[in-house]
Amino acid sequence: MAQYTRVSGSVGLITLQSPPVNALSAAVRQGIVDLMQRALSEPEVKSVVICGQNGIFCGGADIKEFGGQMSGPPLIPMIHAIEAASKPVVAAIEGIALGGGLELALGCHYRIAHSKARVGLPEVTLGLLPGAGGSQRLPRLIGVPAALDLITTGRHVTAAEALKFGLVDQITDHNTVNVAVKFAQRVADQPLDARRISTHPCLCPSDVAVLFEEVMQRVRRTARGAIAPIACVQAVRAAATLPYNQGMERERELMATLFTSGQARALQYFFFAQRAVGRWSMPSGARWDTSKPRPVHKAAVIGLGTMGRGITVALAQAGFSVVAVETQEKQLMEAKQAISGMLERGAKRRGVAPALDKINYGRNIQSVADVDLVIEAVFEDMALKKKVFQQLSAVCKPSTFLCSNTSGLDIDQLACQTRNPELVVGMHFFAPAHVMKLLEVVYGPKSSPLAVATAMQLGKKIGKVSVAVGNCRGFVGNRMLKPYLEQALFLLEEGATPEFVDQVLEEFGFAMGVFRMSDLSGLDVGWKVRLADGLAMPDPTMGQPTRLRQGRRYSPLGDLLCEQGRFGQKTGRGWYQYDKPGSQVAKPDPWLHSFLDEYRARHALVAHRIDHQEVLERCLYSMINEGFRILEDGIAAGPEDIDVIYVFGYSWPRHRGGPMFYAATVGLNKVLERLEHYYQAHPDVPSLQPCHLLRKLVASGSPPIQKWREVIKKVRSQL
Ligand SMILES: CCCCCCCCCCCCC[C@H](O)CC(=O)SCCNC(=O)CCNC(=O)[C@H](O)C(C)(C)COP(=O)(O)OP(=O)(O)OC[C@H]1O[C@@H](n2cnc3c(N)ncnc32)[C@H](O)[C@@H]1OP(=O)(O)O
Repeated sequence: MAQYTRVSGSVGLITLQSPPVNALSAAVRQGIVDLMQRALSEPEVKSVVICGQNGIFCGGADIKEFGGQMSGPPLIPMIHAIEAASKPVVAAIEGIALGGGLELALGCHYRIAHSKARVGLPEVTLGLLPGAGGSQRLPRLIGVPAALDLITTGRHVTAAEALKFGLVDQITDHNTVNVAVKFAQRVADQPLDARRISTHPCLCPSDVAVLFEEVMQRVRRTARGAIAPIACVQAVRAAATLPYNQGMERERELMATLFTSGQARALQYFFFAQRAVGRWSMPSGARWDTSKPRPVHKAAVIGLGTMGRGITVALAQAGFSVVAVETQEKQLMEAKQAISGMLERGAKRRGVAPALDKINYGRNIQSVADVDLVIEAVFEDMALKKKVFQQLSAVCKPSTFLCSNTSGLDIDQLACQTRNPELVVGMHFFAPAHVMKLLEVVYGPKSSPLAVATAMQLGKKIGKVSVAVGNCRGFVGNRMLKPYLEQALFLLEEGATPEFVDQVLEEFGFAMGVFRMSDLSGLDVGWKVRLADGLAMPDPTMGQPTRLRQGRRYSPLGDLLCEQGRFGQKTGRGWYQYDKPGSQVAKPDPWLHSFLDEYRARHALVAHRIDHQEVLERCLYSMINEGFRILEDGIAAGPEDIDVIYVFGYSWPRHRGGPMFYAATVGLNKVLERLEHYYQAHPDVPSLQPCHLLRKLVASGSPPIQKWREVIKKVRSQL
């Protein structure tokens, strides 16, 4: 909806009214069309101002409408009508003007922005392009290079940057609507021809063809299979090379392809999934809207290895006072230097002062006595962690939240070491912790809603996407990774190479295939866990059959590599070879290929031809199957939680929506049928056995992903 008021006698003020972000729903578009007609027909009105209510100009097209039948006046003719108006129209931009919101403003003759406003064309992040003339008007207004940057990245720019680009005409620190009204009065009699951006020529640098080629290459390299960034470049190229009307036609064609694509559906699902994870719930019934967090002013980090350092930086950068504790003198010195470096580099990038003074370093755990929340980040060893929790419980205020950065150990066992187990939760960061967006907040059976709410809020304050998950081995992310890694090893045993498996996964859209990723993270990390679990055998003569553990198929390939000191990038050898330890350029390793041949011969394994489909199906469907088990067990509240964890923590390609959304896209019956097929072929691999929830969903007619929670509820109530 939109409201009309006449101000200062001669200005028609149109206010968009559609909380929370004044998105351009059918009703809002109808309001704008009607009220523009009214303003143009009233003889007393000499100029028009368009603004949004509650200090927000407009968040763009209403994304919720994209899934259904579109009704109401279309956006493009509406914006053309504004541009063609005989009276000056001024956009008063407060808060945000994004996507269709900015396109609306570009149809206006003038743009006045508040100094705190942000503008941008983020359509590419939704699998679209600026399809209401934005791809044609923006390059005409600010030039091809700047427009390409904004449209292909979707980044938001500040009002100051927008002014520099010439994207807005004026910025103000005062009431933007008042300033715009005065401005509108001043320009009431000015000629409008030169203000209609669609009539401007698109000024191109002399080497524009080279620029397009370079940008297209960069976009193809980084898009990981996403089609929208490529279409965005094509649309801007149309602006640069075609007259406006033909450019608009090209924009429409490209938009039609994107609009109906699976990628746009996936990215729009993911947009809402990111927001849905904030509305967390626990099986006890505790929820985000009924659980109040407690403010945290001062936090502590225990253990300043790689993870502890990143967590300290994340907290300090967000303005928290941090006590950073490391008991080893040498480690502490190295950590201080590394943390200061990270803070300085981050501050330089963001143009702010480094938050060095936010951190107090210490070697003694006593120094955390007065903090509100502690994050333990010591080595991944249960005995060590238990000891730290006992100490913390003795030293800290009784109200202090005690959190562990464990990546998969039992939170409950840690809680049991403390006086107040209800204040214990997991805060599982991902490396590098000051960069990666994901935080798994893990509640154990004793964790209180207060502790979960506080950890979730802290995560938000330090810029993380936080997902609340239940306590089990590996939580959500690492639990699902296990069958994925396992299948990758089995594929090697059966004839594949690391290069082939990685190539298939990277073509699917992962930033890195499973073997390159293992080399990067270090093969020794998982090996130590397997040794502790009694799975990896330090001595092969100890009685267990090499390829079987507890009646299940087991691949010792990773253990064998570790026994040879091949830990990945850090040792210069792993699944690949590297020029030197620490190098990141993975090269196929003939030694590894011979090693695999010998291994197969030793175990009488006959290599067979493994194709693209088998790699994808076995790696991904076994992981997805575990995702369904996680939902069935109540470890994740819904598929969105899993998808957000996988996109932000495990580089799952966002344009495929996440593993659970991908399963829905493939078709649950197909996933089920293929799992049954592979389980029949490998009955000693339980992770391939389709789980109950998957069967139930298929039996319920494979409902859309938004309806899965209803089936999950039923399945859980029957357990
Ligand atoms: C047959 C083939 C035909 C093909 C031709 C079809 C042609 C169709 C013509 C279409 C023309 C296209 C026009 C245009 O180019 C397309 C667009 O404009 S796409 C939208 C672009 N805008 C965005 O991407 C902005 C998205 N929003 C945000 O980034 C953020 O929400 C924000 C605005 C920066 C605010 O952030 P926060 O303050 O943190 O708040 P939240 O993010 O939590 O949001 C609050 C609440 O609002 C909901 N919401 C936000 N934006 C939109 C939106 N644009 N539409 C609908 N809803 C929106 C958000 O979901 C939150 O609600 P909740 O999910 O929590 O209930």
